[in-house]
Amino acid sequence: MTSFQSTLGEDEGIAEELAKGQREISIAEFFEKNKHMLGFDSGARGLVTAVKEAVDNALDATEEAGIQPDIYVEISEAGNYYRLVIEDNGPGITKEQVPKVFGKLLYGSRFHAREQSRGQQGIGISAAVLYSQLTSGKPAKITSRTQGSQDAEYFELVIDTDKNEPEIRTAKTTSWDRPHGTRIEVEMEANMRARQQLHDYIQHTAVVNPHARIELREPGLDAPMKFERATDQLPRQTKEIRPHPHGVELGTLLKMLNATDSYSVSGFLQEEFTRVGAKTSEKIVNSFRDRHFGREMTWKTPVEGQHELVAVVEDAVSNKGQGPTAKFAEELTDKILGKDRIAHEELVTLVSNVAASVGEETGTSFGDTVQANVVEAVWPLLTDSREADIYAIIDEVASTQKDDAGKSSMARSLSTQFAESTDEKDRASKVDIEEFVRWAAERTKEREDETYGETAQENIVEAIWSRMRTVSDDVPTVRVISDDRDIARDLLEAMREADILAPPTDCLSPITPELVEAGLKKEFDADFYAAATRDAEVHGGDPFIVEAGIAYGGEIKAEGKIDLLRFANRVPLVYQQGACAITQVVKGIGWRNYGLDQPGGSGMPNGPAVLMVHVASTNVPFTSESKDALADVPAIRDEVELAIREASRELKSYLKKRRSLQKRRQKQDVIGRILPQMATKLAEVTGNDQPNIDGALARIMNNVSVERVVEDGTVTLSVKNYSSTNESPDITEIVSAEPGGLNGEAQVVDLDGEWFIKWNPTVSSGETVTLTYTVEQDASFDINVDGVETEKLTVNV
Ligand SMILES: Nc1ncnc2c1ncn2[C@@H]1O[C@H](COP(=O)(O)OP(=O)(O)OP(=O)(O)O)[C@@H](O)[C@H]1O
Repeated sequence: MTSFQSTLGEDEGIAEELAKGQREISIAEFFEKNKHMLGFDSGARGLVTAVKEAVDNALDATEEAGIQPDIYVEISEAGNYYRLVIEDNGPGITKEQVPKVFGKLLYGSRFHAREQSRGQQGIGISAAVLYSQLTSGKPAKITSRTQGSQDAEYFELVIDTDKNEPEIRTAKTTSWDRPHGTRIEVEMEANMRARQQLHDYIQHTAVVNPHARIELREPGLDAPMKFERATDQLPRQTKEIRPHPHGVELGTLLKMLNATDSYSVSGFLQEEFTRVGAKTSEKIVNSFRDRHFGREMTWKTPVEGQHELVAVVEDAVSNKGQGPTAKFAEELTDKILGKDRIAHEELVTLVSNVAASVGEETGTSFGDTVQANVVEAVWPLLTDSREADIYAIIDEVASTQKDDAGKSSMARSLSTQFAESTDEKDRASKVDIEEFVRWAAERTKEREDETYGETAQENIVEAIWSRMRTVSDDVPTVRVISDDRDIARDLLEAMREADILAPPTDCLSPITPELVEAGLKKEFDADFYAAATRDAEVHGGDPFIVEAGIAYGGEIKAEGKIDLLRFANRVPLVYQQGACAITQVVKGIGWRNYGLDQPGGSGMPNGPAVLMVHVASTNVPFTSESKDALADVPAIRDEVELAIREASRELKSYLKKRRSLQKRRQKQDVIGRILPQMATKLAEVTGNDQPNIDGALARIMNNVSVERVVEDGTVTLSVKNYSSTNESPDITEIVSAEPGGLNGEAQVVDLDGEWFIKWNPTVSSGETVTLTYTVEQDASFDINVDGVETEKLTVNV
């Protein structure tokens, strides 16, 4: 004992002294200290978080009720505080529930539900209420009207921070012009420094919830920001699923074992988990059996041991008469030697079967005691050559470089382990076998200086384990397992190890690529959009889907980094971009391959692009309760990368094409400038007339050229295709006089004294198509050609 310890022991008052400082911590104190964890670390941020919590709830509630969300957010100055009002047209909250929802932390409907929803913990809105009451001292004012009811219920309440219970200040029935919905009003100490984040949150919410209408009013806005819906389609209704065996932790498993009505493990597994039917449950139960009881080793039966075996059996059977005993011994010996390998339990079964059949035949009873004696006498004989048996197994799996002495040493050590460390039935768990092999390898290194490394050891473990048999003992019941963490751990390991179908995905509701594009188009005026939705995958038993979308060019700002919009279950993640796994993935992609500028070849790329990534899951792994950043889960990271790459591949081909058209335009500009100069020069030098350069540009550039010639009232349009592919230009000629004598398949429309003639000829590569018509009087012409990119078109009219 050190002198310090002895001093402690002598002073009787220390524990009491410490106890004086120990007391229950109230919710308010906890919240004060951990505000940052819930996203209320400053006045600026607190306002954004409160809006976010209320809007997320409003979206969850409306969607769940199949209502198209109509959400109103208003921030106004109220003396020293800011007043925040959020209204939704959701199903409302019943009179009984309102106080708990807003006046009790950790009260919610979603914590235990395995279903995609924005809310998860039942903290969000009550934390906003608590923040408001701690900073302004004012109660939260809640109005809620449920669908079908005449009146609304109005409450003013605060949270009793010692008890974590609502304290109702006012409760009354009132009228409200909304037919149903919820209105929340809170006042808090705040400022508008995070205005940009607030706007981002609302705008990005509109991007991924194109079915919602949202309106924001705040003091800095001249006019309210209104986000109209882009679709009437509500997100797919999700279904709740039971937990997946790969996803539960030991604590949860113990709770489930305590709560279930099932008696057997098999019933429990099939009843309480998704994707477990009779077959899967049998697989899990067998693997649980292997862990709990161990397997029994099968040993090679002797090739020539018939006489000895018969003699031993006869010896073990007493007082049954010579005839029946001999018959019993012979039959049993035949059955044993008929097998290649045998385990203890199989021997017991053989003895029992032979006792029954020979007993019946000879009218002699070979009872339990005789059977037990026989098993006891025969088993040592069957395990007599363990060493040779194990040698053969090692010889089969060890590499050819291993020498004989090493293999013999391994076999010797392992057979000793079986003889000394297992019970009389040669039962051992896989962990035991690993330990046996590790020990044997150590001894072999010492004795023979031969190394059996990790792989060699694993191969031997597998070879032995595959020769061992699962026993038929009954596994413990649910009741027994629920009281014993060690047994429960065996079951959990068996569940995790089993091959089980991935969980169903109807608990998820991805946005879909069409609506990701629609959402981006609605909010960003760009030249190009692409989106991708991946198939569902699983992380820790929870299914998830990743989607990515990209908008490029147009009005998107070209300077600086691209904009990354991160979403989890349709909620924008506004803070902690740097700490988010999504950001890390984006930075790790080589964007130059996709046509974006990326200084140094890594990090956030530059350019006029908005990249959005949405992760939907029944359990989104966040880095903290404030739900700002995704934790780094490898399965999710991989899918995020694949989704981004899928959407960006389209960007790559778009940019490639755009670049080649740009180059073409530059080249065309240069040639267009040089050609007439060359023609003039040529004429000067040769003294001839200037050569005709009409059509030369189109020829050089491999363009489609359209020329118009008017002669004696006949108009001829020559469409020449110098490109290497067939082209089908849409040609519209607008003429101020009525046309006649049209050739080709033309459509004519008369619009107030202007005639629109439309052709859509197909012109093969290298060919010319001639379109003609007549006009009887002087006319003016105008032409419009579509269906061929501008850069590949020369119009000479
Ligand atoms: N506007 C609303 N309309 C209808 N029900 C609501 C509304 N707001 C909250 N609720 C109900 O109150 C519960 C508690 O909401 P709260 O914001 O505290 O937690 P949550 O949304 O479940 O989880 P989180 O803490 O992750 O936000 C919700 O689960 C929901 O059942």
